[in-house]
Amino acid sequence: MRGSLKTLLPVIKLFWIERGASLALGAGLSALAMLAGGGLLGLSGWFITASAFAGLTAASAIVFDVFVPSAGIRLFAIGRTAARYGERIVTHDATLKVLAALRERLFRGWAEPAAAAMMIRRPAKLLFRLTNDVDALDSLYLRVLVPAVVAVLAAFAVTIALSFINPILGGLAGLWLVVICVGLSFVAGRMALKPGRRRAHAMEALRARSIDLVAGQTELAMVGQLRAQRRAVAEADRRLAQADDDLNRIDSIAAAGFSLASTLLLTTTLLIVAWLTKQGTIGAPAAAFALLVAFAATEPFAAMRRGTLEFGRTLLAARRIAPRLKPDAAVRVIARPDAGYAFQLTNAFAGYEDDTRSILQGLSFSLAVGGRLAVVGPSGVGKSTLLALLAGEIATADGSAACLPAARLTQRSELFQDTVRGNLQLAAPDADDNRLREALATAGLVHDIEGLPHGLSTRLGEGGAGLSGGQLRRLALARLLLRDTPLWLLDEPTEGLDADTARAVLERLALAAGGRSLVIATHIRREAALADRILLLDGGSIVADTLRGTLEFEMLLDRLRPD
Ligand SMILES: Nc1ncnc2c1ncn2[C@@H]1O[C@H](COP(=O)(O)OP(=O)(O)OP(=O)(O)O)[C@@H](O)[C@H]1O
Repeated sequence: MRGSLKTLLPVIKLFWIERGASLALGAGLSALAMLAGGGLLGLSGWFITASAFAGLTAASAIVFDVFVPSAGIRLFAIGRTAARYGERIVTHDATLKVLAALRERLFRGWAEPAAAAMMIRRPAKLLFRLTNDVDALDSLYLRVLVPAVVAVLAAFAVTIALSFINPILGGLAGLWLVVICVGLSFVAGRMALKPGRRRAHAMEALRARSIDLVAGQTELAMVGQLRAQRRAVAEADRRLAQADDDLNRIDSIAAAGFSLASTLLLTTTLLIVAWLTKQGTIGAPAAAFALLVAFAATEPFAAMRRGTLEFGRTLLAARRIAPRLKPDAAVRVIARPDAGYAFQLTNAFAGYEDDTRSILQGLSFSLAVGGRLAVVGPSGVGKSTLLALLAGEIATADGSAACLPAARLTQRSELFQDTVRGNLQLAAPDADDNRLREALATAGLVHDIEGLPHGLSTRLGEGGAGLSGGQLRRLALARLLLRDTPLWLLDEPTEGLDADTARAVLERLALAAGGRSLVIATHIRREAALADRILLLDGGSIVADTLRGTLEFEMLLDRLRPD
């Protein structure tokens, strides 16, 4: 229980900071609607019974005051409708605004290089979580917090109302509501924790596997795994159905429990008020009032049912989202280097989540502003990892790294289902078509794009479908060229291009770079030849650092893949 509270606290805190007043007002209006509903039922019962008795004799009919109770009934009826209407507007508006703020905060966090790198590795899973978890949190306020506040207030109000009739009856009813109804909610909530979590995981697996099945159909068919993938989808579906069954069973048990608790409360109240009436302690109208108040008393507790059933899912969502709400969780912004340097590494160790020290092992190196560096070495040695470190996507596990703001062209740049223009403007939202054409020309793509029927307005499919692999690579390069950062990090920028195109692109790239610093990770001679310094990595360390004009520089170039 304490663990659950600890998990929920950061989320509740954010809710409070964002829309505390509206959320409190919503809960207040909800409580008012409940009180007015109970009052309406009780007073109507009293009034109908009292007027029936008053009508028995002419004398009592004349003196019976119909105006005050009927005004009260009207007040409760209008009050209940108004409070219910206001509550719906206020609570839903506040919830949607809180969730929008939460979404914005999370998306901003995920857009930072370090987080984005993590997102790119597991996009489907993380995106499901981001959207579904945020949605799941709306039940925290609407279905857990508000009903809980209203239910506790209802218990309090019933105790007071019935105490006017008989203090023991009031006390018993209040105690019954708190112990039995709160207890039932608690037990149902606990029982639903595991199936709720299982349902969320199964739903995630079902979606991810279905997407893999659709997106990877050809590959799965080629390797004969189509049937296995279908089985995996069916298995996730079975787990989802099983979790749904479990939740439905708990829901039915909870519904039966609430119904029983309500009937027992009503029966006990009936017996007590019947006895009190027989004793002459209370009249029939008061008995009717008490019965109807008891009848209305369990309704707010039953409203908690849905929230308690979804509590497992809500808790899981909060657990996954809460760490990203901490101010320090978001962003590792890489430090800035000393003046005159594009980057500085001092005994830098870095790697990925599972082993943060394993890839780069104690690199010490600095590049002066305007320097052009090629990083070479066997496949898998950590060239791209070095670029990721400089781009601030991963952090040093030991030592230090400082770098100027950088734009990075990765080996697999993402292109979007948008126009060519839209894809380019991601890097420079205000760039006009002339500037976009300039970047395309530098990347050697302007003729290809102008040859398309809609030019810059041509829409690309998913992942840039509609252009060849080499064209996509150059489009990604053109997008990088639009980034006005002092350092460009290029990972095999002309891989996949024919030698002539590649050479022309590199020439224009060198010109477009101007005074910028460049770091190029490569296996290809023509790309490394752009640099005035070559760094050879092996075993996670620098094994050679050579300057243009030296024999070692030429020897390193000669070891690379010819054009
Ligand atoms: N996102 C990642 N998560 C975990 N490990 C990774 C990740 N990216 C790379 N690695 C691992 O880090 C090591 C270095 O990879 P990196 O991509 O930096 O090598 P590289 O020198 O650029 O290789 P290549 O020349 O083939 O592009 C590899 O063993 C790889 O498996």
